[in-house]
Amino acid sequence: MAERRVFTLSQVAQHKSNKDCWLVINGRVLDVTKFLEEHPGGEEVILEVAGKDATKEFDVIGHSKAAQNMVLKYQVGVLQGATVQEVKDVVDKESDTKEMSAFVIKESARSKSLVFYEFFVPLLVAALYFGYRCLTY
Ligand code: HEM
Repeated sequence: MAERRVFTLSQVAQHKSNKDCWLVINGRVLDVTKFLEEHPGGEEVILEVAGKDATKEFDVIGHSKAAQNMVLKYQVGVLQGATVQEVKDVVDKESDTKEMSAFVIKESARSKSLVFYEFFVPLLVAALYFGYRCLTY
């Protein structure tokens, strides 16, 4: 369930080191301390906006849908003064587990269709070829 604790920007600003790093994205307050080392874009870029509202920086990069869903995993609350729409959006979101499992299901559906094309289609072509050879000799 999404966190509903409300923080001010000055409270967020107290967490700006690599040992304790918070930031705000779209009205969501995130504790990304554990994510710093894992961030594909490197920890430096995140530390530059640590303790601040990083919505613009996050959007400018054009982060993928997967990255946008990942944001929910690090949410510890919402920013005071975030618009009702933003807060509602946070509360209405399904849990991260559901978001992540939906992603995994999508991935596995994609790989099943890949197995079909990569394995069964060549098999079918080979079978047709041998059938043709058997009939013509
Ligand atoms: C919790 C917050 C964040 C998450 C979960 C996150 C996640 C990711 C992910 C998954 C990628 C790989 C590419 C993609 O899937 O889009 C990525 C790349 C990147 N991110 Fe983030 N990111 C976060 C915050 C930020 C912030 C605040 C900045 C900038 C200040 C930033 C800058 C970048 C950059 C520069 C890249 C590399 C893009 C590239 O190589 O083309 N990220 N991030």
